[in-house]
Amino acid sequence: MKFTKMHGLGNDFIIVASEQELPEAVSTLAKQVCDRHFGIGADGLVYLLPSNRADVRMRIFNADGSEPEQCGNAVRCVARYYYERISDAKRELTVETGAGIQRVWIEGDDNTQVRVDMGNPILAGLQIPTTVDGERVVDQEIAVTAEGEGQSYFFTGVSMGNPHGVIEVKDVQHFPVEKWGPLLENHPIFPHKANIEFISVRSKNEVDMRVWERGVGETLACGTGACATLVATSLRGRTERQGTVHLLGGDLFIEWQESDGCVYMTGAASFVFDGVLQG
Ligand SMILES: N[C@@H](CCC[C@H](N)C(=O)O)C(=O)O
Repeated sequence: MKFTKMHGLGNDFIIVASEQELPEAVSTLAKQVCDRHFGIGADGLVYLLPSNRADVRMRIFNADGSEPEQCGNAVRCVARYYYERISDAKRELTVETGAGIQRVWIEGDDNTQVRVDMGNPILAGLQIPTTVDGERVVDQEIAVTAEGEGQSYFFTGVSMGNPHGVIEVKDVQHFPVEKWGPLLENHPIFPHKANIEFISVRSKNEVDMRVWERGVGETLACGTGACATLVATSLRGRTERQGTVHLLGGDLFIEWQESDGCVYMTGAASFVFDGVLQG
C-alpha cells in the first residue's frame, strides 16, 4: 500500500490515493496503521477517492477505527495533495466529505496555505447531536466524575458536520485535558460522543485551544474544533466573528461570515514523507 504522510499543524494523517472502493476491513486497517508503535503512526487514515460530485472525495477514519463525518485539517491536506500530485489545473477546488461538499482555495506561492469554506455550523441541540432540545446549546452544564472527584463544566455545542463541545477554562495550557477529556467525550449528553475543545480567550480576536478528539485522544490541532470554538466564543460574546485560534501545533485563522453564515478556515497543510506499507 503506497501512502503519503501529511499533517495540518501536527494533526497527522496517512493519506492513501485510491481509484477503488475501500478495503472491507478498513476500520481494522486504520487502527493498525495509526498505531505509533506497531504501525506508521497517525491521528487518522484518509482515503482520497474519485468523486462524481466534486474534484475529489475524502473518507477519514480515526485512530480507533471509527469514521467521522468531517475533518478540517484533513480537507486542507487532501486539497494540497490533489493540487500538487493529481491536477494543478485550478487553485479553487471542491472536496466531497461525509458532511457535504467543501470549497477550497490553495493559497500562497508555495501552496502551503489552504482556505476552506466549512459551511454553516449546526447549532440546534438535537441536531448537533446532544440530548438538549433547544435552538442553541450555550453554556450548558455538564457534570463528570473522575477518581471520586465530581466536576461541573459549561459547554457550548456546535456541529461542523461532526459534534463539538466547547468549554472555557481559566488556564488551558495547564488544564488536565487527559483527565476530563475522555469523560466528556463519552458523556450521555452526546449520543454520538463529541470532540471536546478546552479554550482560554486572550482577546476579542485570539483564543488558545487544546482538544480531546473523539476516537483519537489529545491531538496537536483540530480544524473543525477551531471553527466550533470561534462560533461558540462569538455566540457567547467573548470574541468577534473572526480571529486566530492558537493550537498546540500552530495557528488557524477562522471567520464566521455574517453574509452567508459559513465558517472559513485558513491554515497550513504539509507533506512529511512518502512510503510503502508491506503486507
Ligand atoms: N482532526 C479533525 C477532526 C477529526 C475527526 C474527529 N476526531 C471526530 O471524530 O469527529 C479536524 O481537524 O477537524
